[in-house]
Order: sequence, then structure tokens, then C-alpha cells
Amino acid sequence: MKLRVLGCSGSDLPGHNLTSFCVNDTILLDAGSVTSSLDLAAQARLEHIFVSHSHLDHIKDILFLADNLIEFFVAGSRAPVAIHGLPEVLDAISTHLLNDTIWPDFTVIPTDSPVLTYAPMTPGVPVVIGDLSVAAYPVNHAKAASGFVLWQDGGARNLAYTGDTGPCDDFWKAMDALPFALKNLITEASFPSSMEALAMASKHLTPKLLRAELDKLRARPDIFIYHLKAPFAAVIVDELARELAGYHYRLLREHDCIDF
Ligand SMILES: Nc1ncnc2c1ncn2[C@@H]1O[C@@H]2COP(=O)(O)O[C@H]2[C@H]1O
Repeated sequence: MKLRVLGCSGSDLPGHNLTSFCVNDTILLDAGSVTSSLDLAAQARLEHIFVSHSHLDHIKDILFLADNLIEFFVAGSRAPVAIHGLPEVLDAISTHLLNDTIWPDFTVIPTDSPVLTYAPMTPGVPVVIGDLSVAAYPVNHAKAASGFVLWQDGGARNLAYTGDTGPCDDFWKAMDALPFALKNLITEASFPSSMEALAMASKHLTPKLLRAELDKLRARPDIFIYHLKAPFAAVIVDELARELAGYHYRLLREHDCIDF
């Protein structure tokens, strides 16, 4: 599976795009920076959006994407873009965002061929899209949040994405219980270790907390780190080098294109 980084920052600043990854040109993992990263033709190829949680930095471009795509739906010529996620996450988007107050409800317009549809996920139950399977596993962030595991070829190729998360046990237990060995992990390091109290209050990780989380895993995947808060990035990078000594890891960058 080909993953393109549209945005991987924990901050919205020039040169720092909010979280969004594009998989195989048709699937988004989160939608923080889609419409400013992909041209219209690329946006029109999108068929599925997997939303980890309902914080604005992970969903805001669902709004602008829906508006951009309406011309492709007038004739009823294609299926709606499916928004996948935990029921609580989709309820939050429906209640607080696509509610005809903050933004038009593109799940009912155009009436004969809506742009968007909700596809609630049950944790651990895969959504199958061609030869790719995607399953949600709860993490510790916001009111409700999940990461996702994506796999192909019976698990021979696989990737887990935690989304934003603070310390949690269940996600790591689920990763070790997968019927295949986890090979790749995208996870977060938002704040420096000196800001652990804020990280815990906002349900995020520091390099020190991340190390403790990784030590819960029996699997030893390659690690890809995202969601650094830009003002603290230099410190976080230094701390990661110390805390993750012995782990194979790299920092994600916008425009990275990785074949998992
Ligand atoms: N209790 C808190 N105190 C200060 N900042 C917070 C708190 N909770 C959340 N935040 C900030 O609000 C942000 C919302 O998006 P993030 O989860 O990326 O990161 C979060 C923190 O930067």
C-alpha cells in the first residue's frame, strides 16, 4: 500500500500541515489538510475517509472536500465518499459540524446523490476495500478515538496508525493479538517530556511516554512519528533520539510517499 503524507503536524502554521494521510490515492486517514494538498482531480479520486477522532485538526477538510466535489455528484454518477469511524466520532461530526449551521449537511445533498455518507465501524471488525482491510481499535484521546490497522495479502503487508493518543494499554494488546506480526506503526509524539502534565491532560505522548508505550508491545515494528507540536519540534526530535535508542524509527514529513 502506498501512503502519501499530506500533513503530519500537531500545529497549524506555515509549512506545517495538519494530519492527513492518503492511501492508494483513494483513501484518507484523517482529513486535516486535504484540500490545500491535493488538486481537484486527486480529490475526486477519494472514496473513503477513516476518521480517528472528531477534533478539528483531523476532520476540518471533510467540509471543503465535500464542497469541492459536488460537481461530481450532480448526475448521481458515483457512490458517496464514506466517512468511517467509531459511532461516537461520526455522531460528533453529524451533530457539531455537518449540521446545516456550521456547514451544510453533505450527507443529504445533493438529495438524489449525496456527497458523503456515514459508515460506523465496530472495533476490530475490518472494512474491506478491494484487497485492503482496515479495522479500528480504540485509543486514549478526545471523548472517543481509535487508531486503524491496514493490511493486505493476509497481513503480509501491514500498517497500524494510532492517531492521537495518550498512554493506553488496550491498543497495544490488540496489536500483539493481531493474526500477523505488526511491521509498521505510525504514532505520535506531541510534546517534549518536560510537558508531560499537559500531554497527559490533553491525552498525548511525549518521547518519554512514547518509549513506555512501545515497551508494552511485544512486536517490534518500524516506527513513523507524527504530530509534533511545531514550537517544540527541535526539543522533541532530540528527546526521541535518546528515548527511542534501539528502535528503528523516523519522523514523517509532508510529501513523504512510503510503500508499506
Ligand atoms: N487541558 C489542556 N490544557 C492546555 N491545552 C490543551 C488541553 N487540552 C487540549 N489542549 C490543546 O488543545 C489541542 C487540541 O488539539 P490536539 O489534541 O492536537 O492538542 C491539544 C492541545 O494542544
